[in-house]
Amino acid sequence: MITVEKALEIILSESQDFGVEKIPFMESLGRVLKEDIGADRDFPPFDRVSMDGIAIYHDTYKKGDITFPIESIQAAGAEQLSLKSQKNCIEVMTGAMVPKNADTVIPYELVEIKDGEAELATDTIKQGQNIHRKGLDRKQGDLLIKQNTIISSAEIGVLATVGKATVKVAKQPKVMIVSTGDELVEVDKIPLNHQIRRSNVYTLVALLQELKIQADTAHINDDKAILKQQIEGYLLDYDVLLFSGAVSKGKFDFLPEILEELGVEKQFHKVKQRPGKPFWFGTISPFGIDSESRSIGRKRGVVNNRTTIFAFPGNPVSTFVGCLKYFYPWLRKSIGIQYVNEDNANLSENFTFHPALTYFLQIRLQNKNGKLIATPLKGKGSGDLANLADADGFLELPADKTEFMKGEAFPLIRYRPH
Ligand SMILES: Nc1nc2c(c(=O)[nH]1)N[C@H]1C(S)=C(S)[C@@H](COP(=O)(O)OP(=O)(O)OC[C@H]3O[C@@H](n4cnc5c(N)ncnc54)[C@H](O)[C@@H]3O)O[C@H]1N2
Ligand code: MOO
Ligand SMILES: [Mg+2]
Repeated sequence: MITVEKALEIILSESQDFGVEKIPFMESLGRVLKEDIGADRDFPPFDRVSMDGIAIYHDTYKKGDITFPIESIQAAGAEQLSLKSQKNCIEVMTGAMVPKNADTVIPYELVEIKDGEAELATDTIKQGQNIHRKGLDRKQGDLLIKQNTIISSAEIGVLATVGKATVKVAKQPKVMIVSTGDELVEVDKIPLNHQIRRSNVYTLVALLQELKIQADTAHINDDKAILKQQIEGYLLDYDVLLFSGAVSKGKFDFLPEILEELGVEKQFHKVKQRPGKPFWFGTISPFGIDSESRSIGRKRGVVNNRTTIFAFPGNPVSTFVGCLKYFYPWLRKSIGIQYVNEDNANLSENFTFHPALTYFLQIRLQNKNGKLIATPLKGKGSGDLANLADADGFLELPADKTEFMKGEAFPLIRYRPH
């Protein structure tokens, strides 16, 4: 059995580059940008009026004039007008170009307009006021968004303004999520006494949606021949297989032997952790299956000539934390996300855990004076998925300690938005 640290190290060493694709920018939210985005023109692109009012030539005011005949109106979206006489003014709207020969804007609130003339109702006017100068924010060619940024709503606006209707992003792997087990029925069915509804598949689908991956799903009963046949097909068709269940010691826990029979290279089975001890991880190289089959797989849309298999233990909490702790970092490294916010949180009370295993303790989070405080919400073991809805995340308590003291900080895996 290996440690959590070693398991993660092995998984990260198996990360893969899935390449780049071009997509409509409005589909890029949450994806990883794979090009630098530069300013296509100055920001703003012209001297921009920033208050509704009148535009004047400042020297005229300096010489003592306070009444300016109105020549015309400069609207936003209209071509630039020109002040014909230095003694006049032009009414100007926010977002319009500053008219030629004008250099100062006075808001309507500080002028009185009567009989086609604007009279100033202020004596503190600075040359250039209320003009947002061309190129003040950014110059043409400036770097606006760096490659490998995760695209947020803020970046969407910037992409729009520079005219990036399509944008290069990291391609996502093609993922199949498989649940196993005769006891599982569909969500819309009434389970018999000995049955439960399947939930892990949907948890995993949702966790992957948060990473902007639309995974396919399948359910297979505990029948070794069928399992083997189905999985063989999936190995050809997918970059990643995520399993939940059938990896422990039971009479129907067929997955580890099937995967090995199919030529998948086991990287490890069992990790010193709770929950999720029987976690199985493996990869299949291009030569695991004959190359003709692999090229068929590629034609069907597989990105890489290789499949990575995460087989999480079936108990719902094991599957959930396994995906967050192992699949998430693997995916992030694969698609080039450089910055991950690794929070710590402080225990609100003493906690004891005896086995020499890393313990993923469910906790509820509170922010007290800028410090994250984690209150244990242990639950009734890895089958207790209802507890996940009460908790906010997990504290990762190291395997080499038994007593965890109030106030001590430990790494946090959170699953609710900050
Ligand atoms: N003799 C031993 N027994 C068990 C061990 C062990 O080391 N020795 N490990 C225990 C631990 S820890 C875990 S975790 C589970 C792992 O079980 P499997 O991966 O083999 O999963 P299953 O047997 O298929 O199911 C376990 C449990 O989870 C429920 N389950 C499975 N899939 C789903 C799903 N999609 N949605 C909801 N619930 C699911 C299933 O009904 C079982 O109750 O093994 C322990 N046993
Ligand atoms: O390792 Mo298991 O997930 O505790 O029941
Ligand atoms: Mg089992």
